[in-house]
Amino acid sequence: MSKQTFKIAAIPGDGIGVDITQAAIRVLDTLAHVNGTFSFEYTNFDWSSKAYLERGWYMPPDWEEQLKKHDAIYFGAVGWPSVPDHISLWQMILPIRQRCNQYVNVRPTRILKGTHPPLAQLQGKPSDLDWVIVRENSEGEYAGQGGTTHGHEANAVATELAIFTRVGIERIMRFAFETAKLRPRKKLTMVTKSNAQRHGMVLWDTVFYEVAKEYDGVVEYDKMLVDAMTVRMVNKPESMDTIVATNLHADILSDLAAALAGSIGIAPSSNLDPTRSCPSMFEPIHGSAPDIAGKGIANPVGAFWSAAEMVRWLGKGQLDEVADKFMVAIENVTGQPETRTKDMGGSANTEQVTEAVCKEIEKVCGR
Ligand SMILES: NC(=O)C1=CN([C@@H]2O[C@H](COP(=O)(O)OP(=O)(O)OC[C@H]3O[C@@H](n4cnc5c(N)ncnc54)[C@H](O)[C@@H]3O)[C@@H](O)[C@H]2O)C=CC1
Ligand SMILES: CC(=O)C(=O)O
Ligand SMILES: [K+]
Ligand SMILES: [Mn+2]
Repeated sequence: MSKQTFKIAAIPGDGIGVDITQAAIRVLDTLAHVNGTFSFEYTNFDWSSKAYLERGWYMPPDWEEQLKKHDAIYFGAVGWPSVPDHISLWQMILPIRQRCNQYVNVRPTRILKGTHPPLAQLQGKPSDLDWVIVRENSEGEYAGQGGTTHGHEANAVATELAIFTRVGIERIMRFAFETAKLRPRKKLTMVTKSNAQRHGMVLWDTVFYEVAKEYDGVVEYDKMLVDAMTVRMVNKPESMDTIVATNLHADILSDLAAALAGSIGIAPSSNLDPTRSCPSMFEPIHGSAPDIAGKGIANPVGAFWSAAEMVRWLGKGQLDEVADKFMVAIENVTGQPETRTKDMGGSANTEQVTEAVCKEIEKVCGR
Protein backbone atom coordinates (compact mmCIF):
# COMPACT_ATOMS: atom_id res chain seq x y z
CA MET A 1 0.00 0.00 0.00
CA SER A 2 1.45 3.38 -0.93
CA LYS A 3 1.88 5.98 1.75
CA GLN A 4 -0.69 8.75 1.80
CA THR A 5 0.51 12.35 2.05
CA PHE A 6 -1.83 14.97 3.44
CA LYS A 7 -1.17 18.57 2.42
CA ILE A 8 -1.74 20.86 5.39
CA ALA A 9 -1.91 24.65 5.32
CA ALA A 10 -0.56 25.76 8.70
CA ILE A 11 -1.59 29.21 9.92
CA PRO A 12 -0.11 29.76 13.40
CA GLY A 13 -1.33 33.40 13.60
CA ASP A 14 -0.75 35.31 16.84
CA GLY A 15 0.31 34.88 20.45
CA ILE A 16 0.00 31.35 21.80
CA GLY A 17 -1.39 30.32 18.40
CA VAL A 18 2.25 30.13 17.30
CA ASP A 19 3.36 27.92 20.22
CA ILE A 20 0.48 25.49 20.03
CA THR A 21 0.63 25.14 16.22
CA GLN A 22 4.31 24.32 16.43
CA ALA A 23 3.51 21.78 19.18
CA ALA A 24 0.66 20.26 17.14
CA ILE A 25 2.88 19.84 14.07
CA ARG A 26 5.53 18.10 16.13
CA VAL A 27 2.97 15.72 17.60
CA LEU A 28 1.32 15.07 14.21
CA ASP A 29 4.69 14.25 12.67
CA THR A 30 5.44 11.83 15.50
CA LEU A 31 2.07 10.17 14.97
CA ALA A 32 2.67 9.85 11.21
CA HIS A 33 6.15 8.47 11.77
CA VAL A 34 5.01 5.91 14.35
CA ASN A 35 2.04 4.83 12.24
CA GLY A 36 3.91 4.72 8.94
CA THR A 37 0.94 4.68 6.55
CA PHE A 38 0.60 8.44 6.08
CA SER A 39 2.60 11.64 6.30
CA PHE A 40 1.97 15.37 6.40
CA GLU A 41 3.36 18.04 4.10
CA TYR A 42 2.94 21.54 5.51
CA THR A 43 2.83 24.95 3.92
CA ASN A 44 3.40 27.54 6.61
CA PHE A 45 1.49 30.79 6.12
CA ASP A 46 2.88 33.84 7.85
CA TRP A 47 -0.50 35.51 8.20
CA SER A 48 -0.58 37.32 11.53
CA SER A 49 -1.22 40.62 13.26
CA LYS A 50 2.52 41.22 13.45
CA ALA A 51 2.82 40.82 9.67
CA TYR A 52 -0.25 43.02 9.18
CA LEU A 53 1.32 45.84 11.19
CA GLU A 54 4.47 45.59 9.06
CA ARG A 55 2.98 45.20 5.58
CA GLY A 56 -0.67 46.26 5.88
CA TRP A 57 -2.38 42.97 5.06
CA TYR A 58 -3.18 39.67 6.74
CA MET A 59 -3.83 37.49 3.69
CA PRO A 60 -2.81 38.13 0.06
CA PRO A 61 -5.47 38.59 -2.67
CA ASP A 62 -5.14 34.96 -3.83
CA TRP A 63 -5.45 33.51 -0.30
CA GLU A 64 -8.44 31.40 -1.17
CA GLU A 65 -6.74 29.78 -4.13
CA GLN A 66 -3.64 29.10 -2.02
CA LEU A 67 -5.60 27.47 0.82
CA LYS A 68 -7.71 25.37 -1.51
CA LYS A 69 -4.62 23.55 -2.76
CA HIS A 70 -4.50 21.79 0.64
CA ASP A 71 -6.34 18.84 2.16
CA ALA A 72 -6.89 20.66 5.48
CA ILE A 73 -6.00 23.83 7.34
CA TYR A 74 -4.47 23.85 10.81
CA PHE A 75 -5.07 27.16 12.56
CA GLY A 76 -3.63 28.59 15.79
CA ALA A 77 -5.36 31.85 16.73
CA VAL A 78 -5.66 35.40 15.45
CA GLY A 79 -5.88 38.67 17.38
CA TRP A 80 -3.45 40.98 19.08
CA PRO A 81 -4.01 44.05 21.30
CA SER A 82 -2.34 46.45 18.82
CA VAL A 83 -4.95 45.68 16.11
CA PRO A 84 -8.70 46.13 16.72
CA ASP A 85 -10.16 42.63 17.16
CA HIS A 86 -12.83 43.11 14.48
CA ILE A 87 -10.10 43.86 11.93
CA SER A 88 -8.07 40.75 12.73
CA LEU A 89 -11.09 38.45 12.84
CA TRP A 90 -12.57 39.83 9.64
CA GLN A 91 -9.30 39.63 7.72
CA MET A 92 -8.54 36.04 8.63
CA ILE A 93 -10.65 33.57 10.49
CA LEU A 94 -14.17 34.66 9.55
CA PRO A 95 -13.54 34.97 5.77
CA ILE A 96 -11.80 31.57 5.79
CA ARG A 97 -14.79 29.96 7.50
CA GLN A 98 -17.22 31.62 5.08
CA ARG A 99 -15.35 31.25 1.80
CA CYS A 100 -14.20 27.70 2.44
CA ASN A 101 -17.83 26.67 3.02
CA GLN A 102 -17.04 25.62 6.61
CA TYR A 103 -20.61 25.99 7.71
CA VAL A 104 -20.29 23.64 10.68
CA ASN A 105 -18.11 24.14 13.73
CA VAL A 106 -17.97 21.02 15.88
CA ARG A 107 -16.93 21.57 19.50
CA PRO A 108 -16.85 18.45 21.64
CA THR A 109 -16.45 18.71 25.41
CA ARG A 110 -15.75 15.96 27.87
CA ILE A 111 -13.71 15.66 31.02
CA LEU A 112 -10.25 14.47 30.10
CA LYS A 113 -8.25 12.45 32.62
CA GLY A 114 -6.56 14.68 35.15
CA THR A 115 -8.75 17.74 34.69
CA HIS A 116 -10.50 19.24 37.68
CA PRO A 117 -13.94 20.44 36.69
CA PRO A 118 -15.27 23.22 38.92
CA LEU A 119 -18.67 21.56 39.45
CA ALA A 120 -18.85 19.40 42.58
CA GLN A 121 -21.29 17.04 40.86
CA LEU A 122 -18.71 16.14 38.21
CA GLN A 123 -15.86 15.34 40.52
CA GLY A 124 -17.00 11.81 41.21
CA LYS A 125 -18.74 11.34 37.87
CA PRO A 126 -16.84 12.94 35.00
CA SER A 127 -18.91 11.04 32.42
CA ASP A 128 -21.89 13.26 33.34
CA LEU A 129 -20.43 15.92 31.07
CA ASP A 130 -20.09 14.63 27.51
CA TRP A 131 -21.35 17.05 24.90
CA VAL A 132 -20.88 17.93 21.26
CA ILE A 133 -21.77 21.51 20.45
CA VAL A 134 -22.66 21.96 16.76
CA ARG A 135 -22.19 25.61 15.91
CA GLU A 136 -23.61 27.30 12.83
CA ASN A 137 -20.41 28.75 11.37
CA SER A 138 -21.29 30.77 8.27
CA GLU A 139 -24.10 33.22 8.99
CA GLY A 140 -26.33 34.28 11.90
CA GLU A 141 -24.91 37.01 14.10
CA TYR A 142 -21.48 36.71 12.41
CA ALA A 143 -22.78 37.18 8.86
CA GLY A 144 -20.91 40.48 8.71
CA GLN A 145 -23.79 42.67 7.55
CA GLY A 146 -24.40 46.09 9.04
CA GLY A 147 -22.88 49.54 8.93
CA THR A 148 -21.94 52.71 10.71
CA THR A 149 -23.04 56.28 10.03
CA HIS A 150 -21.57 59.39 11.70
CA GLY A 151 -19.04 57.04 13.32
CA HIS A 152 -17.33 59.30 15.81
CA GLU A 153 -20.07 61.87 16.27
CA ALA A 154 -22.65 62.29 19.01
CA ASN A 155 -25.38 61.01 16.71
CA ALA A 156 -23.48 57.89 15.64
CA VAL A 157 -25.62 55.02 14.37
CA ALA A 158 -24.44 51.43 13.93
CA THR A 159 -26.32 48.31 12.88
CA GLU A 160 -25.30 44.67 13.26
CA LEU A 161 -27.57 42.47 11.23
CA ALA A 162 -28.04 38.78 12.00
CA ILE A 163 -28.84 36.74 8.87
CA PHE A 164 -30.74 33.47 9.00
CA THR A 165 -31.45 31.61 5.77
CA ARG A 166 -33.56 28.51 5.31
CA VAL A 167 -30.68 26.81 3.49
CA GLY A 168 -28.23 27.76 6.25
CA ILE A 169 -30.51 26.58 9.04
CA GLU A 170 -31.57 23.38 7.36
CA ARG A 171 -28.03 22.19 6.67
CA ILE A 172 -26.83 22.83 10.23
CA MET A 173 -29.89 21.14 11.74
CA ARG A 174 -29.43 18.11 9.52
CA PHE A 175 -25.75 17.90 10.48
CA ALA A 176 -26.69 18.16 14.18
CA PHE A 177 -29.32 15.40 13.95
CA GLU A 178 -26.87 13.15 12.09
CA THR A 179 -24.24 13.82 14.78
CA ALA A 180 -26.73 13.01 17.55
CA LYS A 181 -27.86 9.86 15.73
CA LEU A 182 -24.32 8.49 15.71
CA ARG A 183 -23.78 9.03 19.44
CA PRO A 184 -24.87 6.47 22.05
CA ARG A 185 -27.47 8.70 23.70
CA LYS A 186 -29.08 9.95 20.44
CA LYS A 187 -30.20 13.23 22.01
CA LEU A 188 -30.23 16.72 20.54
CA THR A 189 -30.89 20.00 22.31
CA MET A 190 -31.64 23.04 20.14
CA VAL A 191 -30.69 26.42 21.58
CA THR A 192 -32.66 29.51 20.60
CA LYS A 193 -33.83 32.96 21.68
CA SER A 194 -37.10 32.99 19.80
CA ASN A 195 -38.99 34.58 22.67
CA ALA A 196 -37.31 37.98 22.26
CA GLN A 197 -35.97 37.68 18.72
CA ARG A 198 -39.08 37.18 16.67
CA HIS A 199 -37.86 36.78 13.09
CA GLY A 200 -34.57 35.00 12.49
CA MET A 201 -34.84 32.88 15.61
CA VAL A 202 -38.41 31.90 14.80
CA LEU A 203 -37.27 30.66 11.38
CA TRP A 204 -34.45 28.83 13.19
CA ASP A 205 -37.00 27.01 15.38
CA THR A 206 -39.40 26.33 12.50
CA VAL A 207 -36.76 24.69 10.32
CA PHE A 208 -35.47 22.71 13.32
CA TYR A 209 -38.91 21.14 13.86
CA GLU A 210 -39.26 20.44 10.11
CA VAL A 211 -35.98 18.55 10.03
CA ALA A 212 -36.79 16.89 13.38
CA LYS A 213 -39.75 15.09 11.77
CA GLU A 214 -37.27 13.02 9.77
CA TYR A 215 -35.70 11.83 13.01
CA ASP A 216 -38.82 11.08 15.06
CA GLY A 217 -38.26 7.88 17.02
CA VAL A 218 -34.54 7.94 16.13
CA VAL A 219 -33.22 11.03 17.94
CA GLU A 220 -34.77 12.46 21.09
CA TYR A 221 -34.85 16.25 20.91
CA ASP A 222 -35.75 19.32 22.94
CA LYS A 223 -35.48 23.12 22.85
CA MET A 224 -33.82 25.55 25.27
CA LEU A 225 -33.79 29.33 25.42
CA VAL A 226 -30.13 30.34 25.56
CA ASP A 227 -30.32 32.10 28.93
CA ALA A 228 -31.84 29.07 30.62
CA MET A 229 -29.36 26.88 28.74
CA THR A 230 -26.45 28.34 30.75
CA VAL A 231 -28.24 27.27 33.95
CA ARG A 232 -28.92 23.77 32.64
CA MET A 233 -25.30 23.34 31.57
CA VAL A 234 -24.21 24.07 35.13
CA ASN A 235 -26.98 22.30 37.05
CA LYS A 236 -27.83 19.31 34.87
CA PRO A 237 -24.89 18.54 32.59
CA GLU A 238 -25.91 14.88 32.39
CA SER A 239 -29.24 15.81 30.78
CA MET A 240 -27.64 16.81 27.45
CA ASP A 241 -25.62 15.25 24.67
CA THR A 242 -25.54 16.97 21.26
CA ILE A 243 -26.34 20.68 21.21
CA VAL A 244 -27.07 22.86 18.16
CA ALA A 245 -26.83 26.64 18.40
CA THR A 246 -26.28 29.77 16.34
CA ASN A 247 -22.87 31.24 15.60
CA LEU A 248 -22.92 33.65 18.57
CA HIS A 249 -24.73 31.43 21.06
CA ALA A 250 -22.48 28.45 20.41
CA ASP A 251 -19.38 30.65 20.56
CA ILE A 252 -20.33 31.68 24.09
CA LEU A 253 -21.69 28.31 25.24
CA SER A 254 -18.58 26.47 24.05
CA ASP A 255 -16.27 28.63 26.18
CA LEU A 256 -18.59 27.92 29.12
CA ALA A 257 -18.52 24.21 28.29
CA ALA A 258 -14.72 24.24 28.21
CA ALA A 259 -14.54 25.96 31.60
CA LEU A 260 -17.02 23.46 33.06
CA ALA A 261 -14.85 20.64 31.73
CA GLY A 262 -11.80 22.05 33.49
CA SER A 263 -10.04 24.51 31.15
CA ILE A 264 -10.38 26.56 27.98
CA GLY A 265 -6.93 25.20 27.09
CA ILE A 266 -8.18 21.69 26.31
CA ALA A 267 -11.13 22.45 24.03
CA PRO A 268 -10.91 21.57 20.30
CA SER A 269 -12.85 22.63 17.23
CA SER A 270 -13.36 21.47 13.66
CA ASN A 271 -14.57 24.00 11.07
CA LEU A 272 -16.06 21.62 8.55
CA ASP A 273 -17.17 21.77 4.97
CA PRO A 274 -19.28 18.60 5.08
CA THR A 275 -19.43 18.55 1.26
CA ARG A 276 -15.60 18.29 1.20
CA SER A 277 -15.42 20.72 -1.73
CA CYS A 278 -13.05 22.95 0.32
CA PRO A 279 -10.46 22.15 2.97
CA SER A 280 -11.80 22.01 6.53
CA MET A 281 -9.97 23.85 9.31
CA PHE A 282 -8.94 22.62 12.75
CA GLU A 283 -8.07 24.85 15.72
CA PRO A 284 -8.41 24.96 19.49
CA ILE A 285 -11.39 27.10 20.52
CA HIS A 286 -9.27 29.56 22.48
CA GLY A 287 -7.74 32.76 21.16
CA SER A 288 -4.20 34.14 21.15
CA ALA A 289 -4.13 34.66 24.96
CA PRO A 290 -1.95 37.80 25.01
CA ASP A 291 -1.79 37.56 28.82
CA ILE A 292 0.33 34.40 28.67
CA ALA A 293 1.85 34.71 25.18
CA GLY A 294 5.61 34.44 24.90
CA LYS A 295 5.93 32.57 28.22
CA GLY A 296 5.90 29.05 26.76
CA ILE A 297 3.19 27.94 29.20
CA ALA A 298 0.11 27.61 26.95
CA ASN A 299 -1.73 24.33 27.27
CA PRO A 300 -1.32 22.53 23.92
CA VAL A 301 -3.97 19.89 24.68
CA GLY A 302 -6.80 21.69 22.84
CA ALA A 303 -4.47 21.96 19.86
CA PHE A 304 -3.64 18.23 20.05
CA TRP A 305 -7.29 17.24 20.35
CA SER A 306 -8.03 19.43 17.28
CA ALA A 307 -5.17 17.68 15.47
CA ALA A 308 -6.73 14.30 16.35
CA GLU A 309 -10.02 15.48 14.86
CA MET A 310 -8.12 16.57 11.73
CA VAL A 311 -6.66 13.07 11.39
CA ARG A 312 -10.15 11.59 11.79
CA TRP A 313 -11.54 13.92 9.10
CA LEU A 314 -8.70 13.32 6.65
CA GLY A 315 -9.03 9.56 7.11
CA LYS A 316 -12.69 9.52 5.98
CA GLY A 317 -13.35 6.62 8.35
CA GLN A 318 -10.03 4.86 7.71
CA LEU A 319 -8.07 6.61 10.49
CA ASP A 320 -10.65 6.59 13.31
CA GLU A 321 -8.66 4.06 15.29
CA VAL A 322 -5.49 6.13 14.87
CA ALA A 323 -7.33 9.25 16.12
CA ASP A 324 -8.74 7.30 19.08
CA LYS A 325 -5.28 6.04 20.07
CA PHE A 326 -3.91 9.56 19.66
CA MET A 327 -6.55 10.67 22.21
CA VAL A 328 -5.47 7.87 24.57
CA ALA A 329 -1.89 9.16 24.33
CA ILE A 330 -3.08 12.70 25.13
CA GLU A 331 -5.09 11.52 28.14
CA ASN A 332 -2.21 9.42 29.43
CA VAL A 333 -0.33 12.70 29.62
CA THR A 334 -3.11 14.83 31.17
CA GLY A 335 -3.59 11.99 33.66
CA GLN A 336 -0.14 12.61 35.13
CA PRO A 337 0.22 15.60 37.49
CA GLU A 338 3.78 16.34 36.36
CA THR A 339 2.75 16.81 32.72
CA ARG A 340 -0.10 19.27 33.24
CA THR A 341 0.09 22.97 32.49
CA LYS A 342 -0.81 25.71 34.95
CA ASP A 343 -4.43 26.09 33.79
CA MET A 344 -4.87 22.41 34.77
CA GLY A 345 -3.27 22.94 38.16
CA GLY A 346 0.21 21.75 37.15
CA SER A 347 3.50 23.48 36.44
CA ALA A 348 4.67 21.88 33.19
CA ASN A 349 5.31 24.10 30.17
CA THR A 350 4.12 23.66 26.58
CA GLU A 351 7.38 21.98 25.55
CA GLN A 352 7.26 19.41 28.38
CA VAL A 353 3.65 18.44 27.63
CA THR A 354 4.48 18.15 23.91
CA GLU A 355 7.48 15.96 24.62
CA ALA A 356 5.39 13.76 26.92
CA VAL A 357 2.64 13.35 24.29
CA CYS A 358 5.24 12.39 21.65
CA LYS A 359 6.61 9.71 24.00
CA GLU A 360 3.12 8.37 24.68
CA ILE A 361 2.36 8.27 20.94
CA GLU A 362 5.42 6.10 20.50
CA LYS A 363 4.07 3.71 23.15
CA VAL A 364 0.39 3.74 22.24
CA CYS A 365 0.07 4.48 18.51
CA GLY A 366 2.34 1.91 16.87
CA ARG A 367 0.67 -0.49 14.45
N1 LIG B 1 -10.39 31.53 16.59
C1 LIG B 1 -9.61 32.51 16.99
O1 LIG B 1 -8.57 32.77 16.39
C2 LIG B 1 -9.98 33.31 18.19
C3 LIG B 1 -9.37 34.52 18.40
N2 LIG B 1 -9.64 35.24 19.53
C4 LIG B 1 -8.84 36.48 19.72
O2 LIG B 1 -7.82 36.19 20.69
C5 LIG B 1 -7.50 37.37 21.42
C6 LIG B 1 -7.60 37.11 22.92
O3 LIG B 1 -8.94 36.81 23.25
P1 LIG B 1 -9.46 36.46 24.71
O4 LIG B 1 -10.83 36.94 24.80
O5 LIG B 1 -8.46 36.88 25.73
O6 LIG B 1 -9.58 34.84 24.72
P2 LIG B 1 -8.45 33.73 24.87
O7 LIG B 1 -9.11 32.43 24.60
O8 LIG B 1 -7.28 34.07 24.04
O9 LIG B 1 -8.03 33.80 26.42
C7 LIG B 1 -8.95 33.77 27.49
C8 LIG B 1 -8.24 33.32 28.77
O10 LIG B 1 -7.95 31.92 28.68
C9 LIG B 1 -6.57 31.68 28.80
N3 LIG B 1 -6.18 30.64 27.83
C10 LIG B 1 -6.62 30.55 26.54
N4 LIG B 1 -6.04 29.52 25.93
C11 LIG B 1 -5.20 28.94 26.81
C12 LIG B 1 -4.32 27.83 26.75
N5 LIG B 1 -4.17 27.09 25.62
N6 LIG B 1 -3.60 27.53 27.86
C13 LIG B 1 -3.76 28.24 28.97
N7 LIG B 1 -4.57 29.30 29.11
C14 LIG B 1 -5.30 29.66 28.03
C15 LIG B 1 -5.90 33.01 28.50
O11 LIG B 1 -4.64 33.09 29.12
C16 LIG B 1 -6.91 34.02 29.01
O12 LIG B 1 -6.73 34.24 30.38
C17 LIG B 1 -8.48 38.44 20.92
O13 LIG B 1 -7.80 39.20 19.95
C18 LIG B 1 -9.62 37.63 20.29
O14 LIG B 1 -10.30 38.35 19.28
C19 LIG B 1 -10.48 34.77 20.50
C20 LIG B 1 -11.11 33.56 20.34
C21 LIG B 1 -10.94 32.76 19.14
C1 LIG C 1 -14.02 34.02 17.20
C2 LIG C 1 -14.25 33.11 18.31
O1 LIG C 1 -14.28 33.50 19.45
C3 LIG C 1 -14.45 31.72 18.06
O2 LIG C 1 -14.54 31.34 16.92
O3 LIG C 1 -14.55 30.96 19.01
K1 LIG D 1 -8.23 29.34 17.81
MN1 LIG E 1 -14.89 31.94 20.87
